[in-house]
Amino acid sequence: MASPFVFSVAEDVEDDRNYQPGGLFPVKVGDSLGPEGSTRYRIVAKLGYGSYSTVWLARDLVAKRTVAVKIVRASETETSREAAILERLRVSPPLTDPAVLQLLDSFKVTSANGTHQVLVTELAIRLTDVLKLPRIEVNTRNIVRQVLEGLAFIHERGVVHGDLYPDNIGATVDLDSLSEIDIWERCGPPTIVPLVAYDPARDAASFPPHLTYGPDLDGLWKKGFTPREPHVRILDLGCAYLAEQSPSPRCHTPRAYMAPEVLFPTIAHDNRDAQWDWRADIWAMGCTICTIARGGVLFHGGFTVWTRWPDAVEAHQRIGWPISRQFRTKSNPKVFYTPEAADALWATTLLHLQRWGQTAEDAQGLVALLRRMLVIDPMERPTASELLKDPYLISTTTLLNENVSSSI
Ligand SMILES: Nc1ncnc2c1ncn2[C@@H]1O[C@H](COP(=O)(O)OP(=O)(O)OP(=O)(O)O)[C@@H](O)[C@H]1O
Repeated sequence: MASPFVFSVAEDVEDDRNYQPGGLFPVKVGDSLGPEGSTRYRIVAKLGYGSYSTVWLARDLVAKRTVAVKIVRASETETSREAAILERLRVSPPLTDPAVLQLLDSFKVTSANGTHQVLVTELAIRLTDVLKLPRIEVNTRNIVRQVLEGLAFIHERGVVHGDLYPDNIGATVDLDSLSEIDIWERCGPPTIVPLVAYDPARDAASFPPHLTYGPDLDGLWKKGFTPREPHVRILDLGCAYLAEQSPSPRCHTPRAYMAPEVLFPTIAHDNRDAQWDWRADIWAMGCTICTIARGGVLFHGGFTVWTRWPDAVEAHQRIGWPISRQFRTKSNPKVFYTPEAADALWATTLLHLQRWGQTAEDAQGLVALLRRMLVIDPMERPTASELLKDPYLISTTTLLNENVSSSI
Protein backbone atom coordinates (compact mmCIF):
# COMPACT_ATOMS: atom_id res chain seq x y z
CA MET A 1 0.00 0.00 0.00
CA ALA A 2 1.50 3.36 -1.00
CA SER A 3 1.89 6.01 1.65
CA PRO A 4 -1.08 8.38 1.92
CA PHE A 5 1.35 11.17 2.84
CA VAL A 6 3.36 13.41 0.54
CA PHE A 7 6.74 13.41 2.32
CA SER A 8 6.97 9.72 3.07
CA VAL A 9 10.20 8.44 4.65
CA ALA A 10 11.22 4.83 4.95
CA GLU A 11 14.04 4.76 7.48
CA ASP A 12 14.45 5.19 11.25
CA VAL A 13 10.86 6.27 11.91
CA GLU A 14 7.61 4.38 12.24
CA ASP A 15 5.75 3.57 9.02
CA ASP A 16 3.37 6.50 8.43
CA ARG A 17 0.74 4.11 7.04
CA ASN A 18 0.19 3.01 10.65
CA TYR A 19 -1.57 6.29 11.39
CA GLN A 20 -5.06 5.11 10.60
CA PRO A 21 -7.96 3.51 12.53
CA GLY A 22 -6.61 0.56 14.55
CA GLY A 23 -3.07 1.93 14.27
CA LEU A 24 -0.72 4.16 16.22
CA PHE A 25 -1.51 6.95 18.65
CA PRO A 26 -0.87 10.38 17.07
CA VAL A 27 1.44 12.25 19.42
CA LYS A 28 4.25 14.78 19.22
CA VAL A 29 6.95 16.30 21.43
CA GLY A 30 5.40 18.73 23.93
CA ASP A 31 2.06 16.86 24.18
CA SER A 32 0.86 15.61 27.55
CA LEU A 33 -1.11 12.51 28.41
CA GLY A 34 -2.06 10.58 31.51
CA PRO A 35 -4.64 8.39 33.18
CA GLU A 36 -8.24 9.59 33.06
CA GLY A 37 -7.44 12.46 30.75
CA SER A 38 -4.79 13.94 33.06
CA THR A 39 -1.63 15.60 31.78
CA ARG A 40 0.79 13.81 34.09
CA TYR A 41 3.33 12.76 31.41
CA ARG A 42 4.85 15.35 29.10
CA ILE A 43 6.44 13.97 25.92
CA VAL A 44 10.07 15.10 25.65
CA ALA A 45 11.65 13.07 22.83
CA LYS A 46 11.25 9.97 20.70
CA LEU A 47 13.02 6.88 22.05
CA GLY A 48 12.08 4.39 19.37
CA TYR A 49 9.33 2.40 17.75
CA GLY A 50 8.53 -1.24 17.25
CA SER A 51 6.04 -3.33 15.32
CA TYR A 52 3.32 -2.49 17.82
CA SER A 53 4.15 0.82 19.37
CA THR A 54 5.99 4.10 19.57
CA VAL A 55 8.11 4.77 22.65
CA TRP A 56 8.80 8.24 24.06
CA LEU A 57 10.98 9.86 26.68
CA ALA A 58 8.61 11.73 28.99
CA ARG A 59 8.69 13.75 32.15
CA ASP A 60 6.46 12.59 34.97
CA LEU A 61 5.27 15.95 36.27
CA VAL A 62 3.90 14.44 39.47
CA ALA A 63 6.77 12.17 40.58
CA LYS A 64 9.33 14.55 39.02
CA ARG A 65 11.17 11.82 37.21
CA THR A 66 12.00 10.96 33.62
CA VAL A 67 10.35 7.83 32.25
CA ALA A 68 9.72 5.83 29.07
CA VAL A 69 6.17 5.88 27.72
CA LYS A 70 5.21 3.09 25.32
CA ILE A 71 1.97 3.67 23.42
CA VAL A 72 0.61 0.49 21.85
CA ARG A 73 -1.29 0.27 18.53
CA ALA A 74 -5.05 0.30 18.98
CA SER A 75 -5.41 -3.05 17.18
CA GLU A 76 -3.04 -4.72 19.71
CA THR A 77 -4.42 -3.14 22.84
CA GLU A 78 -7.01 -5.82 23.60
CA THR A 79 -4.71 -8.78 22.93
CA SER A 80 -1.40 -7.42 24.29
CA ARG A 81 -0.19 -9.40 27.34
CA GLU A 82 2.62 -6.96 28.14
CA ALA A 83 0.79 -4.86 30.77
CA ALA A 84 -0.37 -7.96 32.69
CA ILE A 85 3.10 -9.50 32.54
CA LEU A 86 4.90 -6.33 33.63
CA GLU A 87 2.39 -5.99 36.44
CA ARG A 88 3.32 -9.48 37.63
CA LEU A 89 7.00 -8.53 37.55
CA ARG A 90 6.55 -5.34 39.48
CA VAL A 91 8.40 -5.24 42.79
CA SER A 92 7.87 -3.28 45.93
CA PRO A 93 10.45 -2.32 48.56
CA PRO A 94 12.66 -3.72 50.02
CA LEU A 95 13.25 -5.51 46.70
CA THR A 96 14.19 -2.54 44.56
CA ASP A 97 16.63 -3.68 41.91
CA PRO A 98 15.30 -6.86 40.32
CA ALA A 99 17.18 -6.60 36.97
CA VAL A 100 13.83 -6.61 35.14
CA LEU A 101 12.32 -3.47 33.61
CA GLN A 102 9.86 -2.00 36.09
CA LEU A 103 6.37 -0.85 35.23
CA LEU A 104 5.56 2.47 36.91
CA ASP A 105 2.08 3.14 35.59
CA SER A 106 -0.35 1.87 32.97
CA PHE A 107 -3.52 3.33 31.55
CA LYS A 108 -5.42 3.68 28.29
CA VAL A 109 -5.85 6.68 26.04
CA THR A 110 -8.25 7.21 23.17
CA SER A 111 -7.51 8.75 19.79
CA ALA A 112 -9.23 8.93 16.42
CA ASN A 113 -7.54 5.55 15.76
CA GLY A 114 -9.02 3.74 18.76
CA THR A 115 -8.04 2.90 22.34
CA HIS A 116 -4.34 2.50 23.11
CA GLN A 117 -2.59 0.82 26.02
CA VAL A 118 0.07 3.06 27.57
CA LEU A 119 2.91 1.55 29.60
CA VAL A 120 5.05 3.86 31.69
CA THR A 121 8.34 2.22 32.65
CA GLU A 122 11.81 3.00 33.85
CA LEU A 123 14.18 4.38 31.28
CA ALA A 124 16.75 1.89 30.02
CA ILE A 125 19.26 1.75 27.19
CA ARG A 126 20.98 -1.22 25.64
CA LEU A 127 23.58 -2.74 27.91
CA THR A 128 26.02 -3.17 25.00
CA ASP A 129 25.81 0.62 24.43
CA VAL A 130 26.29 1.34 28.13
CA LEU A 131 29.40 -0.85 28.26
CA LYS A 132 31.00 1.36 25.60
CA LEU A 133 30.55 4.55 27.63
CA PRO A 134 33.57 6.13 29.32
CA ARG A 135 33.81 5.73 33.12
CA ILE A 136 31.76 2.53 33.15
CA GLU A 137 33.17 -0.31 35.19
CA VAL A 138 32.76 -3.48 33.22
CA ASN A 139 32.67 -6.35 35.66
CA THR A 140 31.60 -9.30 33.56
CA ARG A 141 30.88 -11.61 36.48
CA ASN A 142 28.64 -9.02 38.09
CA ILE A 143 26.74 -8.49 34.84
CA VAL A 144 26.26 -12.23 34.33
CA ARG A 145 25.01 -12.52 37.90
CA GLN A 146 22.52 -9.70 37.36
CA VAL A 147 21.08 -11.10 34.13
CA LEU A 148 20.66 -14.52 35.73
CA GLU A 149 19.05 -12.97 38.81
CA GLY A 150 16.65 -11.16 36.48
CA LEU A 151 15.85 -14.36 34.61
CA ALA A 152 15.37 -16.32 37.84
CA PHE A 153 13.02 -13.57 39.03
CA ILE A 154 10.99 -13.74 35.80
CA HIS A 155 10.73 -17.54 35.90
CA GLU A 156 9.93 -17.69 39.62
CA ARG A 157 6.99 -15.38 38.95
CA GLY A 158 5.67 -17.82 36.36
CA VAL A 159 6.66 -15.86 33.27
CA VAL A 160 8.56 -17.08 30.19
CA HIS A 161 10.34 -14.23 28.37
CA GLY A 162 10.51 -15.68 24.87
CA ASP A 163 12.61 -12.98 23.17
CA LEU A 164 16.02 -12.91 24.83
CA TYR A 165 18.92 -11.60 22.80
CA PRO A 166 21.49 -8.84 23.45
CA ASP A 167 19.27 -5.93 22.35
CA ASN A 168 16.75 -6.90 25.01
CA ILE A 169 19.26 -6.60 27.83
CA GLY A 170 19.41 -3.01 29.04
CA ALA A 171 20.76 -0.91 31.87
CA THR A 172 19.17 1.93 33.77
CA VAL A 173 19.85 5.57 33.02
CA ASP A 174 18.80 8.28 35.39
CA LEU A 175 17.70 11.59 33.91
CA ASP A 176 15.52 12.51 36.89
CA SER A 177 17.61 15.56 37.71
CA LEU A 178 16.84 17.09 34.29
CA SER A 179 13.55 18.85 33.59
CA GLU A 180 12.06 18.60 30.12
CA ILE A 181 13.42 22.09 29.40
CA ASP A 182 16.94 20.94 30.41
CA ILE A 183 16.71 18.00 28.03
CA TRP A 184 15.41 20.14 25.16
CA GLU A 185 18.19 22.65 25.72
CA ARG A 186 20.83 19.94 25.73
CA CYS A 187 19.52 17.95 22.75
CA GLY A 188 18.21 20.76 20.54
CA PRO A 189 15.15 20.50 18.31
CA PRO A 190 14.22 17.05 16.99
CA THR A 191 14.30 16.33 13.27
CA ILE A 192 10.75 16.14 11.98
CA VAL A 193 9.05 15.37 8.67
CA PRO A 194 5.66 17.03 8.08
CA LEU A 195 2.79 14.66 7.44
CA VAL A 196 0.79 16.18 4.60
CA ALA A 197 -2.02 13.90 3.40
CA TYR A 198 -2.60 13.63 -0.34
CA ASP A 199 -6.29 13.43 0.41
CA PRO A 200 -7.47 16.74 1.93
CA ALA A 201 -10.48 14.93 3.41
CA ARG A 202 -8.31 12.54 5.45
CA ASP A 203 -9.15 12.81 9.17
CA ALA A 204 -6.42 15.11 10.53
CA ALA A 205 -6.98 13.71 14.03
CA SER A 206 -5.73 10.25 12.94
CA PHE A 207 -2.12 11.34 12.36
CA PRO A 208 0.35 13.68 14.09
CA PRO A 209 1.41 16.88 12.30
CA HIS A 210 4.83 15.33 11.70
CA LEU A 211 6.92 12.21 12.14
CA THR A 212 9.60 12.67 14.80
CA TYR A 213 13.11 11.24 14.74
CA GLY A 214 14.80 10.26 17.99
CA PRO A 215 17.47 12.77 19.04
CA ASP A 216 21.06 11.66 19.43
CA LEU A 217 21.03 10.94 23.14
CA ASP A 218 24.62 9.64 23.24
CA GLY A 219 25.83 13.03 24.42
CA LEU A 220 23.49 12.82 27.41
CA TRP A 221 24.45 9.25 28.31
CA LYS A 222 28.14 10.21 28.16
CA LYS A 223 27.58 12.94 30.74
CA GLY A 224 27.35 10.37 33.51
CA PHE A 225 23.64 9.62 33.83
CA THR A 226 24.35 5.92 34.17
CA PRO A 227 25.70 4.32 37.36
CA ARG A 228 29.40 3.45 37.07
CA GLU A 229 28.46 -0.20 37.61
CA PRO A 230 25.55 -0.85 35.25
CA HIS A 231 22.22 -1.82 36.77
CA VAL A 232 20.96 -4.46 34.39
CA ARG A 233 17.36 -4.60 33.18
CA ILE A 234 15.83 -7.40 31.12
CA LEU A 235 13.65 -5.59 28.58
CA ASP A 236 10.79 -6.14 26.15
CA LEU A 237 8.27 -8.49 27.69
CA GLY A 238 6.10 -8.05 24.57
CA CYS A 239 6.53 -11.70 23.51
CA ALA A 240 6.41 -13.15 27.02
CA TYR A 241 3.71 -15.52 28.26
CA LEU A 242 2.49 -16.86 31.57
CA ALA A 243 3.98 -20.31 32.16
CA GLU A 244 0.55 -21.76 32.98
CA GLN A 245 -0.65 -20.87 29.46
CA SER A 246 -0.81 -23.87 27.16
CA PRO A 247 -0.07 -24.27 24.31
CA SER A 248 2.87 -21.87 24.26
CA PRO A 249 2.51 -18.97 21.82
CA ARG A 250 4.66 -18.74 18.70
CA CYS A 251 8.31 -18.20 19.62
CA HIS A 252 9.73 -14.89 18.38
CA THR A 253 13.33 -15.30 19.54
CA PRO A 254 15.76 -14.50 16.68
CA ARG A 255 17.03 -17.72 15.04
CA ALA A 256 20.59 -17.28 16.29
CA TYR A 257 19.29 -17.34 19.88
CA MET A 258 16.49 -19.87 19.40
CA ALA A 259 16.77 -23.11 21.36
CA PRO A 260 17.12 -26.28 19.27
CA GLU A 261 13.77 -27.67 20.42
CA VAL A 262 12.12 -24.70 18.67
CA LEU A 263 14.58 -24.13 15.84
CA PHE A 264 14.69 -27.71 14.52
CA PRO A 265 10.92 -28.25 14.17
CA THR A 266 10.45 -24.74 12.80
CA ILE A 267 13.03 -25.25 10.08
CA ALA A 268 12.57 -28.96 9.41
CA HIS A 269 8.81 -29.22 9.37
CA ASP A 270 7.68 -25.62 9.27
CA ASN A 271 6.15 -26.36 12.65
CA ARG A 272 5.77 -22.76 13.67
CA ASP A 273 3.82 -23.76 16.75
CA ALA A 274 6.50 -25.93 18.36
CA GLN A 275 6.17 -26.27 22.14
CA TRP A 276 8.72 -24.48 24.30
CA ASP A 277 9.02 -23.17 27.82
CA TRP A 278 11.42 -21.49 30.28
CA ARG A 279 14.15 -23.87 29.16
CA ALA A 280 14.28 -22.06 25.80
CA ASP A 281 14.99 -18.84 27.77
CA ILE A 282 17.98 -20.54 29.42
CA TRP A 283 19.41 -21.39 25.98
CA ALA A 284 18.75 -17.89 24.61
CA MET A 285 20.28 -16.30 27.71
CA GLY A 286 23.39 -18.49 27.32
CA CYS A 287 23.90 -17.19 23.76
CA THR A 288 23.14 -13.64 24.95
CA ILE A 289 25.63 -13.76 27.83
CA CYS A 290 28.31 -15.05 25.48
CA THR A 291 27.86 -12.05 23.17
CA ILE A 292 27.61 -9.48 25.97
CA ALA A 293 30.74 -10.86 27.65
CA ARG A 294 32.51 -10.54 24.28
CA GLY A 295 32.83 -14.25 23.72
CA GLY A 296 31.50 -13.67 20.19
CA VAL A 297 28.28 -14.78 18.53
CA LEU A 298 28.00 -18.51 19.17
CA PHE A 299 25.53 -19.42 16.48
CA HIS A 300 24.59 -17.53 13.36
CA GLY A 301 20.99 -17.25 12.28
CA GLY A 302 21.77 -16.96 8.55
CA PHE A 303 21.37 -19.86 6.17
CA THR A 304 24.33 -21.87 4.91
CA VAL A 305 24.78 -21.75 1.16
CA TRP A 306 24.35 -25.46 0.69
CA THR A 307 21.27 -26.41 2.68
CA ARG A 308 18.07 -24.79 3.77
CA TRP A 309 19.29 -25.14 7.36
CA PRO A 310 20.60 -22.10 9.17
CA ASP A 311 24.19 -22.16 10.39
CA ALA A 312 22.84 -22.41 13.93
CA VAL A 313 21.57 -25.96 13.30
CA GLU A 314 25.03 -27.15 12.30
CA ALA A 315 26.59 -25.45 15.28
CA HIS A 316 24.02 -26.92 17.65
CA GLN A 317 25.03 -30.33 16.42
CA ARG A 318 28.67 -29.58 16.99
CA ILE A 319 28.16 -28.71 20.63
CA GLY A 320 25.64 -31.38 21.51
CA TRP A 321 24.92 -34.95 20.72
CA PRO A 322 23.46 -35.79 17.30
CA ILE A 323 20.00 -34.34 16.90
CA SER A 324 17.26 -36.87 17.46
CA ARG A 325 15.91 -39.04 14.66
CA GLN A 326 12.59 -37.18 14.52
CA PHE A 327 14.33 -34.10 13.17
CA ARG A 328 16.36 -35.86 10.50
CA THR A 329 15.21 -35.20 6.98
CA LYS A 330 16.81 -35.68 3.60
CA SER A 331 18.06 -32.13 3.57
CA ASN A 332 19.35 -32.36 7.10
CA PRO A 333 23.11 -31.78 7.07
CA LYS A 334 25.48 -34.46 8.29
CA VAL A 335 25.76 -34.86 12.02
CA PHE A 336 29.02 -33.30 13.07
CA TYR A 337 29.15 -33.97 16.75
CA THR A 338 32.29 -35.29 18.31
CA PRO A 339 33.53 -34.25 21.74
CA GLU A 340 36.57 -32.72 20.01
CA ALA A 341 34.38 -30.60 17.69
CA ALA A 342 32.42 -29.31 20.67
CA ASP A 343 35.61 -28.49 22.55
CA ALA A 344 36.97 -26.65 19.51
CA LEU A 345 33.89 -24.43 19.37
CA TRP A 346 34.24 -23.55 23.04
CA ALA A 347 37.98 -23.01 22.67
CA THR A 348 37.23 -20.18 20.24
CA THR A 349 34.91 -18.59 22.80
CA LEU A 350 37.61 -18.92 25.45
CA LEU A 351 40.06 -17.17 23.18
CA HIS A 352 37.65 -14.28 22.49
CA LEU A 353 36.98 -13.80 26.21
CA GLN A 354 40.67 -13.65 27.02
CA ARG A 355 41.40 -11.35 24.11
CA TRP A 356 38.89 -8.91 25.62
CA GLY A 357 40.63 -8.81 28.97
CA GLN A 358 39.35 -11.73 31.04
CA THR A 359 41.86 -13.81 32.94
CA ALA A 360 42.23 -17.44 31.85
CA GLU A 361 40.57 -18.52 35.09
CA ASP A 362 37.55 -16.21 34.65
CA ALA A 363 37.18 -17.15 30.98
CA GLN A 364 37.23 -20.85 31.83
CA GLY A 365 34.68 -20.32 34.59
CA LEU A 366 32.35 -18.46 32.26
CA VAL A 367 32.66 -21.05 29.49
CA ALA A 368 31.88 -23.81 31.98
CA LEU A 369 28.72 -21.90 32.99
CA LEU A 370 27.70 -21.43 29.35
CA ARG A 371 28.21 -25.12 28.62
CA ARG A 372 25.71 -25.91 31.39
CA MET A 373 23.16 -23.58 29.76
CA LEU A 374 23.68 -24.63 26.15
CA VAL A 375 22.68 -28.25 26.39
CA ILE A 376 20.74 -29.65 23.46
CA ASP A 377 18.28 -31.61 25.58
CA PRO A 378 16.02 -28.99 27.22
CA MET A 379 15.29 -31.32 30.15
CA GLU A 380 18.97 -31.24 31.09
CA ARG A 381 19.15 -27.44 31.35
CA PRO A 382 19.39 -26.07 34.89
CA THR A 383 17.06 -23.37 36.16
CA ALA A 384 18.34 -19.81 36.44
CA SER A 385 18.29 -20.15 40.25
CA GLU A 386 20.48 -23.24 40.03
CA LEU A 387 22.85 -21.41 37.71
CA LEU A 388 23.27 -18.64 40.28
CA LYS A 389 25.04 -21.23 42.46
CA ASP A 390 27.55 -22.02 39.71
CA PRO A 391 31.20 -21.88 40.89
CA TYR A 392 31.85 -19.02 38.43
CA LEU A 393 29.32 -16.84 40.26
CA ILE A 394 30.14 -17.81 43.82
CA SER A 395 33.87 -17.71 43.21
CA THR A 396 35.68 -15.84 45.97
CA THR A 397 38.54 -14.69 43.76
CA THR A 398 38.99 -10.94 43.70
CA LEU A 399 36.81 -9.46 41.01
CA LEU A 400 38.87 -7.86 38.34
CA ASN A 401 37.87 -4.43 37.29
CA GLU A 402 38.00 -5.08 33.58
CA ASN A 403 37.73 -1.50 32.60
CA VAL A 404 37.30 -1.62 28.86
CA SER A 405 35.75 1.42 27.39
CA SER A 406 36.54 0.49 23.78
CA SER A 407 33.87 -1.02 21.60
CA ILE A 408 32.33 -4.48 22.07
N1 LIG B 1 12.12 1.49 28.73
C1 LIG B 1 12.69 1.98 27.64
N2 LIG B 1 13.67 2.92 27.73
C2 LIG B 1 14.24 3.43 26.62
N3 LIG B 1 13.93 3.08 25.36
C3 LIG B 1 12.99 2.15 25.18
C4 LIG B 1 12.31 1.54 26.30
N4 LIG B 1 11.41 0.66 25.83
C5 LIG B 1 11.53 0.69 24.49
N5 LIG B 1 12.46 1.57 24.08
C6 LIG B 1 12.86 1.89 22.68
O1 LIG B 1 11.75 1.69 21.83
C7 LIG B 1 12.01 0.66 20.87
C8 LIG B 1 10.76 -0.17 20.64
O2 LIG B 1 10.36 -0.77 21.86
P1 LIG B 1 9.79 -2.26 21.92
O3 LIG B 1 10.75 -3.18 21.27
O4 LIG B 1 9.38 -2.51 23.33
O5 LIG B 1 8.51 -2.09 21.00
P2 LIG B 1 7.56 -3.19 20.31
O6 LIG B 1 6.47 -2.43 19.62
O7 LIG B 1 7.19 -4.22 21.33
O8 LIG B 1 8.52 -3.75 19.22
P3 LIG B 1 8.95 -5.17 18.70
O9 LIG B 1 7.98 -6.16 19.23
O10 LIG B 1 8.96 -4.98 17.22
O11 LIG B 1 10.34 -5.33 19.28
C9 LIG B 1 13.17 -0.13 21.46
O12 LIG B 1 13.94 -0.72 20.44
C10 LIG B 1 13.95 0.94 22.21
O13 LIG B 1 14.77 1.65 21.31
